[in-house]
Amino acid sequence: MTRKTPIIITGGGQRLGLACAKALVAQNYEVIITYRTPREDFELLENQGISCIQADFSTQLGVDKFIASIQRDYKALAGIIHNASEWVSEKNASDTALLMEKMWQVHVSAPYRINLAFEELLCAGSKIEGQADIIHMTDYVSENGSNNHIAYASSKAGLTNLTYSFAKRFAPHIKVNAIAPSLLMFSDNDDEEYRQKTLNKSLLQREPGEQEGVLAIQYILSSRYITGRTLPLDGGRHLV
Ligand SMILES: NC(=O)C1=CN([C@@H]2O[C@H](COP(=O)(O)OP(=O)(O)OC[C@H]3O[C@@H](n4cnc5c(N)ncnc54)[C@H](OP(=O)(O)O)[C@@H]3O)[C@@H](O)[C@H]2O)C=CC1
Ligand SMILES: Nc1nc2c(c(=O)[nH]1)N=C([C@H](O)[C@@H](O)CO)CN2
Repeated sequence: MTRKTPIIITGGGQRLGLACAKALVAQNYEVIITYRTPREDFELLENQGISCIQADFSTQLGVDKFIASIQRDYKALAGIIHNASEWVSEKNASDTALLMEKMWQVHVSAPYRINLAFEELLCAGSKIEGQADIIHMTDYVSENGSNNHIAYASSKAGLTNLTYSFAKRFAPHIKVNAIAPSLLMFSDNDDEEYRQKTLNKSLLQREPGEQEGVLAIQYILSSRYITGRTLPLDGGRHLV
């Protein structure tokens, strides 16, 4: 039986977001993904019951357009997973002022404005499904900082703090939690030296893969009693 109210996954065009969309559709969720870059396989996803909406959260106008389209087309939401993210290092940024602005726009301002705008839809979803969820994908570096991704890490710390504020503001009908991976999956262009250095940072020394993130999301969605918390997925890195 398909649930009556959709769950939105932002940045669902690839990697964790896409894996999560497929897993939740298999669990009879109605799933909406947002994407920034069009891909050929979106028609296949639509046939699998995943609605694909183009949205670029790097501008306030892009956020406004996304909010308006959801408010126009839906009366209730079971949840939203703020997964959309860009991992940019200072060494790849010619203008650090723009970098900081962009990191906070995508990782903090967009989730902040979307959560406020969707409170009514999420409450309506909670009445239908029994509860509604907001999940913020943060990062281990929110707590510990980063040498090479300073602006990125600061913005993920901002997103972590939004988790606590919205958990208090939206209780008891909407749960608000975060998931903080240290490593889920490498990028194709990560070389062997970088991969080994990264694996050595945790006790378990492995690349868990996107399903580790999917499992964490499914656990939070199935919980009736977690809110205002951050689930760490870090392979024991905090003890190294
Ligand atoms: N991968 C890892 O090991 C780790 C991941 N995380 C976090 O987990 C989450 C998932 O990671 P991962 O799957 O690697 O993420 P990706 O780097 O694959 O990014 C996910 C999506 O975000 C979208 N996106 C980027 N910028 C924008 C924007 N301005 N507006 C709208 N969408 C945008 C991209 O869309 P498109 O492709 O359509 O352009 C992309 O598909 C992220 O929040 C990440 O920060 C945290 C720690 C480790
Ligand atoms: N949006 C993204 N955020 C992060 C990514 C990524 O690919 N996209 N990757 C990482 C790294 O895996 C890092 O955790 C270890 O090298 C962090 N965030």
